[in-house]
Amino acid sequence: MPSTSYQLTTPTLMSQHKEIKRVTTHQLLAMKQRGEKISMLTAYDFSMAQILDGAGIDVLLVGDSASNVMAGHETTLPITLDQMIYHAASVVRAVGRAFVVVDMPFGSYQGNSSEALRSAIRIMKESGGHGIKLEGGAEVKESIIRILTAGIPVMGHLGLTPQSIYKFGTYTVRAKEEAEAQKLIEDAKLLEEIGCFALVLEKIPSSLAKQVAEQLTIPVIGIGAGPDVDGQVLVVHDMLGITKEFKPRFLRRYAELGGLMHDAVAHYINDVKSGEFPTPDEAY
Ligand SMILES: Nc1nc(=O)c2c([nH]1)NC[C@@H]1CN(c3ccc(C(=O)N[C@@H](CCC(=O)O)C(=O)O)cc3)CN21
Ligand SMILES: CC(C)C(=O)C(=O)O
Ligand SMILES: [Mg+2]
Repeated sequence: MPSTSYQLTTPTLMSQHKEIKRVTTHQLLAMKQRGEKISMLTAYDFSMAQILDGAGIDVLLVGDSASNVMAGHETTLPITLDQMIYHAASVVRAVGRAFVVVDMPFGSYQGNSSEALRSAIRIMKESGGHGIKLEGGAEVKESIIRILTAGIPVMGHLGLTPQSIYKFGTYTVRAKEEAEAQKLIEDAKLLEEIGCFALVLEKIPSSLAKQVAEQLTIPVIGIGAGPDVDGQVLVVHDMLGITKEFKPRFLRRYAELGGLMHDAVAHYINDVKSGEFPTPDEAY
């Protein structure tokens, strides 16, 4: 493992004489080893990423959930590679400390491993992200190997994999049956073996997630996978209370920003209509 002196520092923060080290895959592994939980949230734009990075988030995921949250699509399937790169580049420009992972969108890696590598390289080159995430286990083994061979860190994603929603038909909890649980454990071991630096487990029983986290050396990040994993991830608009209808059991809302934003905007509208905004102090 490299010593900490190899770790990157960020020019903007250095110029303020505060050398803040960027989170690395090695640090994430070390966090698991010493039992320090990893915090991860999604981000899709500059302003939000600046706030999350400033608060000290360890990992930012430019999730393909941007398809739902940013674009209003029903599923994650429509978002394109170009659109993911646009979101990712915006996030990267805001970040000084967090490790930025970019979701590979549906259709950008499933075809064959050459296409997968090409897509991953575009993400790294055009967005400046630090790693990629893609959904699936044994099915995408060759693609992951090609991407890793190019020196690109890969995060796996098992359990509820939203890009294959039409194969399952529902967003219900995954791997409740023994056969599916066994396949998930095997896939998780495979992902570690081929060299993924971490793994997301989405909406599976806590007991299964615990088993996987115990059996793997790499960090396991849960969403709806219970407390016995190495870190947690949520969609930031969900935990801030901005998304309206998304209320699965695993979601904790840390604020009700949607309501606050509604009230602020209603107040503004009222002031504009009544002429109370702007005052002479707010004019030239
Ligand atoms: N806003 C948002 N948050 C997310 O966490 C998220 C997205 N979008 N888009 C992509 C995927 C889809 N994810 C999902 C989608 C649905 C449930 C879910 O539990 N849905 C229902 C239950 C459905 C069922 O049981 O059949 C729910 O209780 O809300 C969980 C994760 C997670 N991701
Ligand atoms: C829910 C997380 C893990 C994700 O993949 C996304 O936001 O796209
Ligand atoms: Mg995703």
